[in-house]
Amino acid sequence: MGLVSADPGSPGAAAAPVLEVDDVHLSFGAVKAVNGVGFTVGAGELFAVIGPNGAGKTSIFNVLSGVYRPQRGQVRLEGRSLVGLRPPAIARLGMARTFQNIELFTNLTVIDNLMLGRHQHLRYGTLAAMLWVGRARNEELRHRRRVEEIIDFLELAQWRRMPVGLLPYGVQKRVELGRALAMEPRLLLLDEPVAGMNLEETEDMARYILDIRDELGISMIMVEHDMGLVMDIADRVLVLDFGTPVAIGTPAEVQRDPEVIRAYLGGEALQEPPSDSTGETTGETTGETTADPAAAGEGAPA
Ligand SMILES: Nc1ncnc2c1ncn2[C@@H]1O[C@H](COP(=O)(O)OP(=O)(O)OP(=O)(O)O)[C@@H](O)[C@H]1O
Repeated sequence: MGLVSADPGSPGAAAAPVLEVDDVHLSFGAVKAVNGVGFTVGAGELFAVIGPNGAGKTSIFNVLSGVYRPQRGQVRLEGRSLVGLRPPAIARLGMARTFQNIELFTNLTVIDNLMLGRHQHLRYGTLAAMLWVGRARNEELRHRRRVEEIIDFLELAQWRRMPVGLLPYGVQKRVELGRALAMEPRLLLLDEPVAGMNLEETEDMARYILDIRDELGISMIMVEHDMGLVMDIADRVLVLDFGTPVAIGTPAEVQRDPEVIRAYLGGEALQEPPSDSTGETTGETTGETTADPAAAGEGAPA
């Protein structure tokens, strides 16, 4: 499968991290949505962020993708600072994202939605297409080949020419994942990838996420409320409570962390992954979280 050139490596390997988040603070007035969060995501790692409603998970995604500019802290993608960059610039640097509520063009076909994901790789516009027909056509063909590879990878072939709005919900979520893959990201943010899915759709999505990690070697951060899924497939998990990091480690480590049990579950143990778990863990724990109550100022769109 030749979708991306990234070396899959081993999840959470000692190589330079793809993403470094350091002591990030984001407040909305008196609400500290993100309060001293720090973590790294390794090459080919599947990293999960969990926490109760309002814990700050979406706010973190919005900081990473440039929707909000943090009042304090640093975010680096492959060593390059992202703070202050607008979302399209961050996307061009290699961060793609799916959304809690599917954001697709429902009247367009699967192919056309995926082609839109190729937009940032297009070098020739309409005028160029008229002036340099040959080159522009070659480029179009190259992008279509990429899109067809993704359609095969995500097993979307039977729906490829159908308007996305007519497709079952689980398939639409897969198309959105495909559009993010079409951007050839270095880091993929998955915002509740199985929200609203039935069991079969959830299992399918879990398999595609693992394939993206294992076959394409793309690093991912997943925010997800489905604890069974997180504990089954994530390499490491960051647990947030009221914007503050509570624990970070492998699923097994966070499940037995007394702070997590207290803060996140009010005393109940987290769900154990099934014994035939398909996920692998890194066996690595980091103590990267920081805490600083001194967040100041308003959270503002970047
Ligand atoms: N644009 C905003 N303006 C004001 N407050 C906000 C804004 N965005 C988030 N918040 C607040 O920040 C806190 C964290 O919210 P966030 O949506 O990041 O949590 P979450 O963990 O994603 O929650 P959920 O699981 O319900 O999606 C909440 O108290 C929320 O009300």
